[in-house]
Amino acid sequence: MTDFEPNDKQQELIDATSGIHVVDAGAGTGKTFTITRRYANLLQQDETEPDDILLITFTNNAAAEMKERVVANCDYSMSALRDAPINTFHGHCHELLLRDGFSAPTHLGVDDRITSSTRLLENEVVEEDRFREFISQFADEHPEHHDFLRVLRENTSLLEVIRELAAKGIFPTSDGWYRNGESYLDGDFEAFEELFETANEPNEGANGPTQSDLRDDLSGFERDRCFLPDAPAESELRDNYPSIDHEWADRAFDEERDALKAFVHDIYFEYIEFALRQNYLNFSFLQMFAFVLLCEDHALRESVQFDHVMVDEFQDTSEIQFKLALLLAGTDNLCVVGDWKQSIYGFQYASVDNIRQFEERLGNYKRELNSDSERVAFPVDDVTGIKLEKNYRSTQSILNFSRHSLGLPATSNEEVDLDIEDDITPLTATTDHDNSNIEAFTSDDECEAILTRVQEIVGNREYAVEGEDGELRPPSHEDIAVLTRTRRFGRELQSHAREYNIPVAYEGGVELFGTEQAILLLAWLRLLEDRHSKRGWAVVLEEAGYTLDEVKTILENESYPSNMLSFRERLASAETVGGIARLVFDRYGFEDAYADALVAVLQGTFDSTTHNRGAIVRFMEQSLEADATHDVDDNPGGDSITVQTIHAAKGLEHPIVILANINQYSFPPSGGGADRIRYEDPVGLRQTKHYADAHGRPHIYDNWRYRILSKCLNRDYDEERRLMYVAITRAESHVLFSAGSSPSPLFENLPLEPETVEPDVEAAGTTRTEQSRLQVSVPVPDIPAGQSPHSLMDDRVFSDVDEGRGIEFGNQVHDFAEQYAEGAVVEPSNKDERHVAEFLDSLDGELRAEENAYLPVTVGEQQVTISGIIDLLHVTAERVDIVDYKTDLGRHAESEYRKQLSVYYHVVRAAFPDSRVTTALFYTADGDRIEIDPLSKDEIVDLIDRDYAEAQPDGEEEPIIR
Ligand SMILES: Nc1ncnc2c1ncn2[C@@H]1O[C@H](COP(=O)(O)OP(=O)(O)OP(=O)(O)O)[C@@H](O)[C@H]1O
Repeated sequence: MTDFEPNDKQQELIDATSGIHVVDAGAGTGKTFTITRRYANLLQQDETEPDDILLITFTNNAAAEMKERVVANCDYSMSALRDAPINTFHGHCHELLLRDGFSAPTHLGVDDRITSSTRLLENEVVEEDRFREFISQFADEHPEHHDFLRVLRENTSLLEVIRELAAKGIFPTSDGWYRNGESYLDGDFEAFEELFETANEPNEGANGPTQSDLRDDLSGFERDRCFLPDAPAESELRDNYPSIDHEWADRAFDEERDALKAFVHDIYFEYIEFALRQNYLNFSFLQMFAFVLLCEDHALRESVQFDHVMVDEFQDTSEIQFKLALLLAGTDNLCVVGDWKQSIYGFQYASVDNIRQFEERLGNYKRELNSDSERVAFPVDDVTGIKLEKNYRSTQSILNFSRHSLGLPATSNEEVDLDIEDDITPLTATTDHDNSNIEAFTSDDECEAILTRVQEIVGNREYAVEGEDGELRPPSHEDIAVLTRTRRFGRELQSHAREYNIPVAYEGGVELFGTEQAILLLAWLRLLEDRHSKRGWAVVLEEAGYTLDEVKTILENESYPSNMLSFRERLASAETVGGIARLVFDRYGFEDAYADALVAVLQGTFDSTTHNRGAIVRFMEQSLEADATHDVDDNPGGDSITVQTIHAAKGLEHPIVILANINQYSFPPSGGGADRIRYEDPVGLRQTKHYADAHGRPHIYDNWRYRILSKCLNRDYDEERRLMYVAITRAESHVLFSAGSSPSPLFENLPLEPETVEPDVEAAGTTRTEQSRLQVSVPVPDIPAGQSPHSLMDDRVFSDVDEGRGIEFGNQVHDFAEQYAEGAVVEPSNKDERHVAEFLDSLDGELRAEENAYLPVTVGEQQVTISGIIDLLHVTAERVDIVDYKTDLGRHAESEYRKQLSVYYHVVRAAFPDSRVTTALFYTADGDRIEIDPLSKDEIVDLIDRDYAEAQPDGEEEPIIR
């Protein structure tokens, strides 16, 4: 239960229980709080039951959270609200179809029906696989469409076109297009003409008008292009000055597109049929069928409409979702809540104009839906706007600063847009303090610079944040969130932080199938499919520490290690894909968020049986290739900084935000983009290239019309600016912006003076670990009584290399290794021990564990002995391998270990003068074997010399040994 009272505007919204309301709820204005209070207030009214209120949220998690909050604010229990329609659009449509919509496809002229066993196919990679199968059948059956397929880079891009059309409410029927869908495909010439005129407006020069942006952009029109013969020459196109002739607006827009429309129609319609035949629906089809059902079945629509409809995050709705909300509303009790400045889901077909032009769209959609029958029965011209203006999160300095982000240029061609300020509802802070630091910094090594800044901030009063008691306190790691536009940078930062033992919680999308866990699982699945799979063996053998040459020999002779073959047998008996995955992860000691996420994805994608292992392998390969991302919450717990993408941070708040990687090609990100057949407002369905036989040869020609059209379309970087706005408004107290050596215009145009940071990160933590020390001693009787042996290694580097696993753990692994090497019957009890066992299994020479080593050297006039214990000697006819086990998770103590192994090296060289001697560290945590290049004896002596000198009190001659 919240213990604060709603402010006046919030109360106004809570009390506004009838009529149409559009709520401009700026960042941090308590939108979720207010909606749940409003919902609870509706329930207080005698005649209103939970079933009468449809509350639409953006994600399933948001729906669940909303329910909890409602329960906290009203007399209903969770069980009473369990089936209440608090849902996402997709979820609600799915329920509607399963309950009342089996025949919905018939309204499009599709013979197949939805059944109770029709599955929702959520995984895009799996769907793309199905789509490829569909296209290859389609291509066989439709030679007339081959020229369109030829221009595509990737056939699956047509799936994107289908999703986009479906999000706009454009659906095919057996004999054409549903309702007015075709008009959208044709585009809207008047709307285009406006864009054309804006782009073609002459610019102001010092000596009169200069050429329009459009005329300028069309210079080099023919350069590097191959147009069909009907294209104008550049001189013809640009023969006017300062603008190009208006006739080119018509000539570019006016294009014969019947064949293109027929192609897209057939693909779209037949794919719907294919999906139903294969008994699945995707998210787009759920909404499509729910929409046609609600449009066509009037009695049903009326029976499923609600007295109240509320939509949260309205800025992220698509056009079909706006229309669905209207069809589901039985009365004008419609309330939409959102913030256009936080609309960041354009790539999922969100249309920001749903909220920016709410009233206009509402009228248009009602007219459209009612064109042949009354479907929206309530009046829509009385719309009340409510603005939530009090912000409960950030300081006033941050709120004021956040406004800049919406006018920043995102590319070098754009300019700062000052007019945007007029569209922004000012927010008022409610914080008691305003000590905000708003800073920018750059560095050639951005990750290190960020970590340097993090270390400067933690514990620093200048970056004080508000504690729970409302008082300012120095920040700790968990107060800091690093937000990034792209996932890649966040993951890179995470791995840098690990090297320094800086705790990081990563939240967001991960290319799950590129992780070590997935690669090992895939290798074992390949081996299950094919006992001789080279790709499978190469991965698992390398992981077990075999050298490339050894792997080659094993593969040539098919002499696979017996322990691996028996593990393969165990896997073969597992009954589910989850079971296989768990066995593999246990073998390698993966007990982490990535392993859990993989099991969840595989189990969710494939039903529980393992009969279709081939399909699982293909799925994993395709997911890897497609860089498919899945949400992973990789949180070490405790006092960690958070690293998130901006999308993942939406709706959250952090005391200190570092907005990172504001670099060229990263923010805005480069690449991607639609394929050569695309739908774009307001020009409709277009192709950027044609396959044709002109100039006497078949070729993929550039479409000159599209080239002109595209120069008039707005390049939509507005969403990038909004992403920046979302990131800044997550911050409560301080915001820092960071870039590397090539900052993006979004960074360069910030009204801040960036500082250059020289990276200087310190490894965190100071716990000693179990790592063995090399003892240096002066032989008896020279040791002065009571003095302890001296270590050659610098203890400071061992600080937390094993991230707190401790001496006991290290000793346990070493004990196990000794016993296993000596042939005792011991079972590995953790992944480190499993790595050791596998490693020892892979060796074919004599194993000698825990060998003492003594190296006498002369330091100055003094005879000194350095002693230590060699964990393992592996002796073969021509080689002796020295192996030292390390339980470290980090790697930064390696230079100190080199000293230790160098000593062993010289001892072993003397003992085996005819053999080649190798020295290696074996990191038990991941089974990595790292060869070490030993120091010479003189270098070792130098080290002891230096240590002696450091240990001498001034003027004292006698060597003192610490
Ligand atoms: N009337 C109020 N008095 C005090 N605190 C409030 C009030 N209303 C909301 N809050 C607090 O304000 C913070 C922001 O609320 P909430 O997360 O609901 O905002 P939001 O509008 O959803 O934000 P955003 O859109 O930026 O994600 C929360 O910590 C919430 O508890």
